[in-house]
Amino acid sequence: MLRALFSKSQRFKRGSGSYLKWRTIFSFTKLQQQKQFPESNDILCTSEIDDKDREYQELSSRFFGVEKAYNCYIIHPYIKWGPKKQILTTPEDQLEEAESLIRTLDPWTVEGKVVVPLTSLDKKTIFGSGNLEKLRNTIRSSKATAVFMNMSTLKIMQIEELESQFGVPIFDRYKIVIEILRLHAISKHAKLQVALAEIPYITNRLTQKDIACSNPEKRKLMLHSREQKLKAAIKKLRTQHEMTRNRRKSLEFPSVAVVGYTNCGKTSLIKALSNDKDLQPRNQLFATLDVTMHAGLLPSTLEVLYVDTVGFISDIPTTLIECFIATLEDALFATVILHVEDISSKKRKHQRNHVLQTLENLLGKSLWKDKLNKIITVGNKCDLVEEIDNESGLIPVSAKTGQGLDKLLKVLEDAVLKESNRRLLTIKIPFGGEEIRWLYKNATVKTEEENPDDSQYENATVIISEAKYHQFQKQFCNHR
Ligand SMILES: Nc1nc2c(ncn2[C@@H]2O[C@H](COP(=O)(O)OP(=O)(O)OP(=O)(O)O)[C@@H](O)[C@H]2O)c(=O)[nH]1
Ligand SMILES: [Mg+2]
Repeated sequence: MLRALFSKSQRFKRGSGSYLKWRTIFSFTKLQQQKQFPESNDILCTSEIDDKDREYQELSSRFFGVEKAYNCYIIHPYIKWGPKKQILTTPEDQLEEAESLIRTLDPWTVEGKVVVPLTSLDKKTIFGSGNLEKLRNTIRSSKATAVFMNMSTLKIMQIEELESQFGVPIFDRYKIVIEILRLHAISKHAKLQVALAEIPYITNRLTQKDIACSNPEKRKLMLHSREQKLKAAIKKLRTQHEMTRNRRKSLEFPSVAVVGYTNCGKTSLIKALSNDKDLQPRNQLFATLDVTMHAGLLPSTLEVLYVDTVGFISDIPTTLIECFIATLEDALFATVILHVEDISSKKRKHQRNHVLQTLENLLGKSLWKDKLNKIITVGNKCDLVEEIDNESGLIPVSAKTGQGLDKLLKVLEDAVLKESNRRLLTIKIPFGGEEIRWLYKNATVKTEEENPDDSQYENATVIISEAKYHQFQKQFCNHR
């Protein structure tokens, strides 16, 4: 598609052919150079912090590390009635998501799975005596080496009680998501964020025995000081991100942030729109943890930067989300936001609600209201559904087959032009004059064609910002 766009951009009749080609390639290189945020070397990396915190290393190895693969029995306890009952998803669908989380930790395996209806999740044993006995018998007679309770977080006393009942380690979503993030974190930034997310997990899981055995004040101090160091390093990175954002703004590159629930196809869609061969979509939850930039061309040859982001997931503690706020900041400052939904998923409404609610919480009500009209909703994976709902405002596409991408690009272009105060104009100018040189320097020249009524003139179709157009009018006053 990109090749098609390039050749379209070169379809002009005479004049500065090689100039346009050169300019497009030059700008594109500038865009590609911005692909990833630069990370300065003076920022503390996690391994430096770890070396200094040997005590932390010992502590953390007790809670994390996937060297040992577990064969998990998954239990999804759910509230069967009352205000806490989930209405946009079913327990079976949530169980399926829990299974995907475990499968993402390959070679971990799933021994068995069950949904258990309850009236409350606050009991020390979670389950009533009947359910508890049934589960105990099932798990103890199975080959399970761990139990994954599909709940956001468990209290330490609940973990201790269930471990004594089932005879295997007990994990919650917080623990499983951190393990996945540890595996997928590649950049310094992502590693720092995951390291920060580990601290509240560990703090809340220290047992009475732990506290009695060692000097609790010293441990508290060690965790606190590590937290401070990590926060300082992340803050430094955020400042760098801000500088990159401002530089991008000053270069006038519009950006399109691609957000959505994990595994909905954000990376695949960016790959299809930008034709960036380096991108690697994967059938895993939290495959993308770093914000990356990918240059693409809209149908009018306007250059944009697609921003890939970390996916959302429901039922994880806010401390875990907070660590990834920095990676989302760029998304929220983008010219346009593409919200990708997996329309083949039965949990689509639940996922949509979760994404929108989280964004609203991050931004606050008034800023969110402002952003709402910048959001374009895309229904990805339409190749997997037989009948597509005619839902207003939703553009069905398939990143896999390319279906719907042309329409999406058109909608995207209109939105980018509007939000970035640009215009698509055809201007009558003297052939070969100062005007065309000025336009090449200050705008995107899409085509040049001979004026049919006057061979002394040409019609240049350009994309130009409002401010530059005013400048042009002031300087030349010879336009149409
Ligand atoms: N059938 C089909 N599969 C798709 C489509 N788009 C993406 N996929 C598949 O969905 C899976 C997830 O794709 P990604 O692009 O990695 O999804 P993501 O939203 O970036 O995921 P995270 O980074 O983990 O949040 C991969 O196996 C893709 O091949 C599509 O349009 N149709
Ligand atoms: Mg991704």
